[in-house]
Amino acid sequence: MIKLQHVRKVFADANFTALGDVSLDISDNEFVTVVGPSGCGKTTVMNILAGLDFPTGGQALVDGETISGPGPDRGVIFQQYALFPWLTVRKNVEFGLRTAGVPRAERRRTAEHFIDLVGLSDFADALPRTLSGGMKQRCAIARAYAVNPSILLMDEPFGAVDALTRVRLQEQLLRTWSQEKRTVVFITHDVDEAVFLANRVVVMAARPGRIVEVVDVDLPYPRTEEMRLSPAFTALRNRVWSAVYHQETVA
Ligand SMILES: Nc1ncnc2c1ncn2[C@@H]1O[C@H](COP(=O)(O)OP(=O)(O)OP(=O)(O)O)[C@@H](O)[C@H]1O
Repeated sequence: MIKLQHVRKVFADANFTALGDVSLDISDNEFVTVVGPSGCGKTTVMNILAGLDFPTGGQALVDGETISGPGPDRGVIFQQYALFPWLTVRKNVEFGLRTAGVPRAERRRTAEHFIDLVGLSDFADALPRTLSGGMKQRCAIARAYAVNPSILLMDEPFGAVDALTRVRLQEQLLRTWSQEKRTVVFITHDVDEAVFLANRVVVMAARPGRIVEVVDVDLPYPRTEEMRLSPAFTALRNRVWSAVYHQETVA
């Protein structure tokens, strides 16, 4: 379980309060998306969860322990693919297992499982430069999964791909998550994406960064394309959108 308790982040050099007072509990295997305007502190929250940055007030905990740095329990996937260009898909997915000292045969087996799960089996021996943006991001997801973290932290992972690929990646990610449940914290600018993926959508506002609304998405999984057109989905999207939009006009 992830627990943010009155988390505050002040960048002292800039005398800037990036996060005012953020409290949030995320249950195991929950899929939470975070939306909000640019500068509201989404990446700051992610960095704190990843252990790459630390709160200046309050506490960030995983399973009751204060986050003190990066750890194998948390896999991070960023917008930039961050694959090793000289390694094949298989070797990229195996990389974390190799550094963890997992024996070769087991490495192979695990990598194959996740490469298959993200639909890249036919490209296991391909180099990243020969893959499309969407395929690279699926490879990054397989690589994050392979080391078996209980939490996946995803910061705008589909921001750099075209709209159609993005929809496919969302479906692919949900398929993967349904088969291999993990706690997912997923940052996006895209309200549609936020609602389509999540159990809960967290809406943030800026100056200072804070949570203004948490919307429960009570639509069943698997989520389908038809669902995107349903009145229930539209109502949720409108609610999230107005929570994001109205703060902008007020500010
Ligand atoms: N190291 C830093 N020093 C000073 N200010 C910072 C630092 N890092 C971030 N900030 C500021 O904190 C605020 C929150 O930044 P953050 O990157 O978390 O926002 P965000 O919601 O992820 O934005 P975007 O959607 O544009 O990526 C911004 O106003 C940013 O300028």
